[in-house]
Amino acid sequence: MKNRWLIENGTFITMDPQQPVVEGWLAVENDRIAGLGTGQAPDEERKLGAELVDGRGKLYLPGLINTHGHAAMSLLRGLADDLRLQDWLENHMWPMEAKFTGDDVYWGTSIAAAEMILSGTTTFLDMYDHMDRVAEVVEQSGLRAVLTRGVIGLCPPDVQTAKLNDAIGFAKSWHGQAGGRIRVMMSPHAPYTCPPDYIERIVAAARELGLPLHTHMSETAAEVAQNVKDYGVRPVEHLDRLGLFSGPSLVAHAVHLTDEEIALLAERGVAVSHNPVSNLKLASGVARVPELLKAGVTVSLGTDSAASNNNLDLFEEIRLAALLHKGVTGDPTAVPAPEALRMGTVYGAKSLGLEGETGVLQPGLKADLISVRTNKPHFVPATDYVSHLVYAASGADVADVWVDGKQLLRERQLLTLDAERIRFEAQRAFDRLRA
Ligand SMILES: N[C@@H](CCSC[C@H]1O[C@@H](n2cnc3c(=O)[nH]cnc32)[C@H](O)[C@@H]1O)C(=O)O
Ligand SMILES: [Zn+2]
Repeated sequence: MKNRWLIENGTFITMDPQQPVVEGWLAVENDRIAGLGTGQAPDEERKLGAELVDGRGKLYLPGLINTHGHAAMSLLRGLADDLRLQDWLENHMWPMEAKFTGDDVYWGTSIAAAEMILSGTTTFLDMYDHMDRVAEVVEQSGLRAVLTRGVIGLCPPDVQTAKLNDAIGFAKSWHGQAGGRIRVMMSPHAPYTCPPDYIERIVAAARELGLPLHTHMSETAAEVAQNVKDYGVRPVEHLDRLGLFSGPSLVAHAVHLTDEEIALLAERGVAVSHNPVSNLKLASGVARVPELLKAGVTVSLGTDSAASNNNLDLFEEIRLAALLHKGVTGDPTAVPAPEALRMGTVYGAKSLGLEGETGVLQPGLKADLISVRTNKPHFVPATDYVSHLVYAASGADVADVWVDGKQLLRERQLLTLDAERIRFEAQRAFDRLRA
């Protein structure tokens, strides 16, 4: 039987420049948007026997896209706050993560998945290990994901090889799985945790598998200085020389960039995942987002993990992306609201190689959408809903979520995940790790 449903009397923020706001209807057939139009749905649509959804009092928009994170680290939320990146990583995160079992990753990722669905994210990128357990959560939750086994190369050669083989094996087993909802990338964790020859091997493997590359880059000033000391060049030139940018790639953070580096990223078509909350919390700095956008770089948004955020609400990243760059540049026109919303949707899709699949409400694209309830004081007056979504809304306003035409959240009830069980198991996993 075909999966058919039809939203009537809705307000659709499409992110499609041809028709940005549609007051009307949206039809879904199986996993895709089959039609979208103003006013009443045509009789042919209604005759198809679709399940009807009353869209009154709700705004519909493409599901949000989180382009950088480490879901399982939700288990470490609030464990080590108010520290600098290197101290936080080396003395707090890595010792705890060394104890993570596959089950810990499963429950940590499950709690993250529940949080993401409840705050309107439909696609997320996850860089971690025990990735088969992350993929399991993606299968069960119904989310769309780009998964990547991040590798840290500060280890003996045989361990490096084992990690790379794990990443290759994961890619071979999971790329295109979960009904096509899982895509895979290859990830050297960062230029400061992977020796150059190891990065080259990871790049070669990515090329052979035809997969994009992802990495952390130029997150802190200290990282850039260390890179210059160790390799004689800044991280962008370093990674460029190692071939990382000679195919599709997405870098997280990119906080400390020169004009020349911005030009090079634009020229190579490197996408950037901007993580404003994480960068503020770890005092890493503020990325030069207005300049990146002006240069034509695709800039999307990521939460990073709940251990440096400390939530996974992408509405916060959208709002902060719109506010932060005004504050630091003294220019109130920097990153206007519609651009911030594009960063959280359509540019997210582009960053992940999912352009033309998701990130926009348009017939033919995947039915990945969310609704936001507007019968609340902070959505009055009913004027510019893009402004309200960016400057006034939060993830708690999300009512419904669909991915691939399948409903994951209905009136804030999770349909695919057992929230109570997950909370219990995630807490138990944390208690055991801390013991
Ligand atoms: N455990 C794997 C690497 C996992 S990749 C994910 C890693 O990214 C780390 N991480 C999380 N947030 C950040 C960040 O903001 N910058 C750099 N690394 C981070 C996280 O602690 C985790 O170790 C190995 O040994 O090869
Ligand atoms: Zn990260």
